[in-house]
Amino acid sequence: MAAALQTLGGGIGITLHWIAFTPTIEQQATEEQKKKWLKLAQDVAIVGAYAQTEMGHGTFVRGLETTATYDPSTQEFVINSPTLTSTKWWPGGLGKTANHATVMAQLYTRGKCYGPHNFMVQIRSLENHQPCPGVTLGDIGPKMESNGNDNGFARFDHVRIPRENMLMKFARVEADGTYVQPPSSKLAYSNMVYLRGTFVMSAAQALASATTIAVRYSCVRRQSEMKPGEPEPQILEYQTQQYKLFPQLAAAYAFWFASWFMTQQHGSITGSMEKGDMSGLAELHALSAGLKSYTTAVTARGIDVCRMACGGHGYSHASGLPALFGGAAALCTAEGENTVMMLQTARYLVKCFAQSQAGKRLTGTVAYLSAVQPSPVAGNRNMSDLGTLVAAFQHRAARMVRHAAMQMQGEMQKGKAREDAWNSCSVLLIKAAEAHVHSFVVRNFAETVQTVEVDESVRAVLTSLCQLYSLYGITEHAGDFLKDGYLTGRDIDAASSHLSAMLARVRPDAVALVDAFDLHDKILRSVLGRYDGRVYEHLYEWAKKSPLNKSEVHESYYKYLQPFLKSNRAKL
Ligand SMILES: CC/C=C\C/C=C\C/C=C\C/C=C\CCCCC(=O)SCCNC(=O)CCNC(=O)[C@H](O)C(C)(C)COP(=O)(O)OP(=O)(O)OC[C@H]1O[C@@H](n2cnc3c(N)ncnc32)[C@H](O)[C@@H]1OP(=O)(O)O
Ligand SMILES: Cc1cc2nc3c(=O)[nH]c(=O)nc-3n(C[C@H](O)[C@H](O)[C@H](O)COP(=O)(O)OP(=O)(O)OC[C@H]3O[C@@H](n4cnc5c(N)ncnc54)[C@H](O)[C@@H]3O)c2cc1C
Repeated sequence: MAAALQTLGGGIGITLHWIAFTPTIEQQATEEQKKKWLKLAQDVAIVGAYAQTEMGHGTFVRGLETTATYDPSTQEFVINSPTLTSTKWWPGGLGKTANHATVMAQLYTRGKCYGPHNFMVQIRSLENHQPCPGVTLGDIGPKMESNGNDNGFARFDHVRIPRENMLMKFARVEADGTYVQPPSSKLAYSNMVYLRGTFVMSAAQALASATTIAVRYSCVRRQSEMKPGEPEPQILEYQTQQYKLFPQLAAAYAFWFASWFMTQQHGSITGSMEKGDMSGLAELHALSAGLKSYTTAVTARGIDVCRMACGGHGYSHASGLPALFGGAAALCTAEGENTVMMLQTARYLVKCFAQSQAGKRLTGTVAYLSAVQPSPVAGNRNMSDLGTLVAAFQHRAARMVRHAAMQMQGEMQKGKAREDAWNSCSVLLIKAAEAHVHSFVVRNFAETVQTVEVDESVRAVLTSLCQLYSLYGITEHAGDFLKDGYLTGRDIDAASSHLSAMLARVRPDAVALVDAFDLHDKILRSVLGRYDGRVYEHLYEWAKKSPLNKSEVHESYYKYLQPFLKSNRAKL
């Protein structure tokens, strides 16, 4: 049903109904409100959008301009778009599909603003789907990709909703207009934390799709001569092709395992929060923000590497790779723009570093910050040992976090305000946060391959993949590891040669490793990545279906080319 709706007419989409609107009801509505809306949403008796972003604000949620003003005389909220820039802009499904929306608006009661809160607003008639009175709706126009989804705009002209339409699990407004504080003002943002966590799996699946397509195609495609007179080899025999694809394949597995951890953490911490224990919220926010930012950025770049590795056919929509890239690019912006999200992780790391400096023992994903010794112990390290590789990534991250935090402290000691010191160190902070997330992904990958219940032969392959992922990271960021002498030039050379060995070791299992993602052709939607490998016949069939081939001579010949040719020939 959802898939049909997704493609029906190519102009509507209910993705956000499932991944944002419905989870917002689950996470932010009271039990009473769930009785009213949750089953309707789950049965698609209503279709919803998550309307938070506005034309003028996306990142800065506290700067949103839509207002929800409480009227105690009627016990209603008045939802209003006071300015052009307050127009809700981007929400998926808002343009033409949704008939309800959770609207994030600045809550005003008794003349005071209490910040952004979520409100349930019906936006279209359930009878004829016309916009409700006071509501103006539309689609925001074509985008880079995902044009099957009607990302829309909405304006509200003093639209009245019952008090009970404020999602009141955490904060409340009583009938007389009294505002009741939530345990944390950030609980209104809880669904964003949830959604960012799901993006880690979206990234893993996207990179798994791209590597499946590129690896399979690289076994079908034969090109050039490796040795004069010999048959053209599969392009996957070229080390450069392996160097392009296998680190992406390893990253897909790494992110898949990271998403397992993210899901487990989200469940456990939100479970504690349900019992009133908010202590894990900060770590959950920092982890979800950092992992979302890191995995989506690496995935978008990795998909484009896969696209380029497939030559011209990779650039064709027949490959499925341009659409994958467009989707992954969206993940870098949606649900918290990547830079801003990584800065949130940096903010948490700076706080934890200060606590560690004050003698607090750190736990969770930042525990290593207090364990890692500042002075490196150089020496010939065993660059094929996973423990050595994990320790190297943790040392790098700890050094970079310490450096960024000390740099910031130095700026403040020179008299800069904290905010100015933060801004002038934010590039260092971003790099430190990226190194932190990278070290988490490596550690989690290593721990997973060592503990996951698989046949020992499978564990051996996964271990090679984890080594490949780690060695690729070290060689790609060698300067970070060399900077304080923790790794030597000899270590980096050893890492490079071991990486080459890993490329050769993974090659025989490459197809099995992508087949293991078990992505059906209907999901891959790629002529190049077909399970049966019959690329060329299907590429020809695909091209013949191009709309341009409906007529032998296209109408544009008669309209433009023929007169143009004629006039040019007349001048000869
Ligand atoms: C091929 C790919 C496959 C699939 C994709 C296919 C197609 C792609 C198409 C579409 C993609 C799919 C779906 C799209 C869904 C997108 C939906 C949306 O985009 S919804 C809108 C999302 N918007 C955001 O995420 C907004 C981001 N901004 C924020 O979250 C906040 O404004 C901020 C940046 C965090 C800043 O908030 P604030 O100013 O209030 O906070 P401070 O920075 O001052 O920090 C204060 C304090 O609060 C803590 N904190 C902040 N946020 C949270 C939180 N969420 N939870 C817990 N704590 C939080 C912060 O750590 C600080 O704590 P302190 O240090 O003071 O202790
Ligand atoms: C495909 C897609 C689907 C979407 N779906 C939805 C949806 O369903 N519902 C919804 O509400 N929204 C949705 N959005 C909107 C999305 O959440 C916002 O685009 C996103 O939050 C970024 O905000 P922005 O667009 O205002 O960019 P801005 O915040 O204006 O960012 C622009 C640039 O400014 C930089 N910047 C901003 N603040 C800072 C800072 N503090 N420090 C350093 N740099 C900063 C950013 O890093 C970025 O480079 C969607 C967006 C896309 C692309």
